[in-house]
Amino acid sequence: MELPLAYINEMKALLGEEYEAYLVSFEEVRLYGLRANTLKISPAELAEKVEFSLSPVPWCESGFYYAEGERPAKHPYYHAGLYYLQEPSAMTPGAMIPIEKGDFVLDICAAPGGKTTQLAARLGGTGLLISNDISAGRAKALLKNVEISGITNAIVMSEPPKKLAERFGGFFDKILIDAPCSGEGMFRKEPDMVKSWNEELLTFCREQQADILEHCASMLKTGGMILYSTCTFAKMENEDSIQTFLDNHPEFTLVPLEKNWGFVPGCEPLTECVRLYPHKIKGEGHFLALLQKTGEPTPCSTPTEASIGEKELEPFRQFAKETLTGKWKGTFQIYGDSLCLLPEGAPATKGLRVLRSGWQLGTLKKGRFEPSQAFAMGLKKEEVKNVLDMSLSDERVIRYLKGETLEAPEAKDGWTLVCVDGYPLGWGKTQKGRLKNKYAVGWKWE
Ligand SMILES: C[S@@+](CC[C@H](N)C(=O)[O-])C[C@H]1O[C@@H](n2cnc3c(N)ncnc32)[C@H](O)[C@@H]1O
Repeated sequence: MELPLAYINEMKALLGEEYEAYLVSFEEVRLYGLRANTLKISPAELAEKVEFSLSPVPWCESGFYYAEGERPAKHPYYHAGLYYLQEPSAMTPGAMIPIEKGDFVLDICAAPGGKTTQLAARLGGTGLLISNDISAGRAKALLKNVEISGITNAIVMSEPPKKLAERFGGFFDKILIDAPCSGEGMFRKEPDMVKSWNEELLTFCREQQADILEHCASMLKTGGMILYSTCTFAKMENEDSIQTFLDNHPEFTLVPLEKNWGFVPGCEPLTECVRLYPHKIKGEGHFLALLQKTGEPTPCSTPTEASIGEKELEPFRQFAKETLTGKWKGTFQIYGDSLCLLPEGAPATKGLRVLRSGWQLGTLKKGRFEPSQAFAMGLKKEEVKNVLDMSLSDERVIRYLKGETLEAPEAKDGWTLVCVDGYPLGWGKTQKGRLKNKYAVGWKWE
């Protein structure tokens, strides 16, 4: 691979004698990773259940390496949201940001959702996650990953940081900034990225990073933390971005990050940060900094969303009576024809570009409720009365994922939750032993 001269000089200055070892790492095999979705399955259970061999990623409890040649995305468990494919170094920001149950978390550069799905798993259904990306197109991919993972406490939106800061002053306990960057750490994995590298790109990214950091500062509660990460080596986008931010914000301090597993300290004097290099670890390049806000409490005046009344909920109540077990309560809201169940403390979002608020249960049309794919993915098998639970070896599993009608003599008439080994895949509607397929059109197995 031909590297630009300015880049070579930058890396030599950073690495000194280690530069040769870094170059040699380009010859090594590419590494592949996946992360168990602990909202649905434990890492140990997943490793036992899948037929491909997994070995643990040392810095992420739910992370595994899998071998080249395996195709984990072509597996019913992938469609059941049991794991997310993620490069092993990219698991560090989501693993190292201190998340407490009940936290209000912002993932401001979230698409396509690698870290968002990890943050949601760590919240374990508690608190609130706002997953945002400035690109409306990329936010659509983010929404699919949120839904397939069965995340019920996220709001997916697409807004610039300035707009968010106007609405969410002092609102968040934790913010993840997985910043847009020049991507130098991905050159080994994606050699094409070398072609778009130039020094102007670094300057452009640095400006974006400064803007995002600045707006995030005001959205954080006092005592709250920002995890800033990039997948680049450029000091300008890493320690220099953080130093400028600290110079402008004396209320922030750096919190030291763990330096195990071959991770190295950030460039002097910001040694609290960590750098990941491909010649030091089994993964690609990354940079992480953890910042904490100190000082006077930050006022928050973000209004919360109100619930709709029981009258409007009647069609859903009828569906729940016929189809679901348990009691369904909380803050319900209707957006367009979508009925959503919101996480506690969800903010009012009128005027913001929101793709999804909380758990989309289904649509309300002409007084009828129709359950959604996202509803199925967030349910547990026990929460539904009528279930068609197929084993992985049942040939009907793939046929269901392809959108076919199934023979289902074991299912009762009515709405049916279709599962593989007890994990929901989607809905069907059974009549006299035949299951009409309601799997989401855009999600079909190809
Ligand atoms: C490194 S990628 C994020 C990857 C993502 N966190 C994941 O783990 O899947 C950076 C993202 O930032 C988004 N972005 C770029 N500028 C932004 C801005 N000013 N505000 C919010 N998002 C931005 C890009 O569209 C891109 O999706």
